[in-house]
Amino acid sequence: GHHCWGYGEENGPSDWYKDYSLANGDRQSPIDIQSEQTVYNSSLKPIWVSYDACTSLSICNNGHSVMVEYEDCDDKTVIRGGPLEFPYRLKQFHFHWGGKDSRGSEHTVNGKSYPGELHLVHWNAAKYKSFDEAASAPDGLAVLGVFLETGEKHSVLHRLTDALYMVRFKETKAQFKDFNPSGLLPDCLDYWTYRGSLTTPPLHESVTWLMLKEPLYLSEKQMEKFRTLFFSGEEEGLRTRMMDNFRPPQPLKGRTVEASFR
Ligand SMILES: COc1ccc(C[C@H]2SC(=O)NC2=O)c(OC)c1
Ligand SMILES: [Zn+2]
Repeated sequence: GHHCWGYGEENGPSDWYKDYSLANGDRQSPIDIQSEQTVYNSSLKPIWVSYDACTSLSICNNGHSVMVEYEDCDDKTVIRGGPLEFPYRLKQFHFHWGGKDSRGSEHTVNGKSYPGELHLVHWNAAKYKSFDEAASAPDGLAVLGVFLETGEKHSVLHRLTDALYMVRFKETKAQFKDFNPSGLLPDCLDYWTYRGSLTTPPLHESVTWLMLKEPLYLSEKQMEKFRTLFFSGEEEGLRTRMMDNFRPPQPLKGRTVEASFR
């Protein structure tokens, strides 16, 4: 629509409240996870990821992030367990990252930012007829978040970082088949969970967050490839590099963050 929210000086996170009143809501995301304040909940189940029959469709630059979209017409690609009462269907995954490694993640841990953050977005198809309907329902979405940390090259992620040249500009899309995102998950699925929101407009308070404690490690060269993308379209004169596409932590407002681990 005519909304032009973004991450710049004039349209960034501190301006979003003007068009999206939920920006100052009671369950906004991301948050700073203060590990000493989290509550270990022994009745939290393990996260169960069933992505083996997934059908990835395309990779696209939507002007805010780079996203891989999945076929979500049945329950072949779901996440279960954790605090979730239903299976949630994988819809897409995307990333947030910084202009340098000292920033980039949306969630922080004890005030520490990571160079980036992966979001695997799922919706409650057991209860809602469409993703759009689920996206504004209090138990509509579940986002599995994984911090990005620089280190060794990530071989599964390499197929994605090698495809980024095809989607450098806003509104570009390319075929991206047979990509199983379980290859992006760390071995340890210990997580923190809390009730939150979309981290971009419209900021719906519809997300059960599952943040993994263990990061995904990728090389500096792979990080740099994310920074070759553009927020702007190919036809636009001013080419603004896609980086720092993260919302800073929001007030906890009395929420409890639960931990699946001691
Ligand atoms: C209208 O529905 C929407 C709109 C935006 C996003 C993407 C946001 S939400 C997140 O966690 N990160 C992001 O960049 C979304 O994803 C569930 C769903
Ligand atoms: Zn996100």
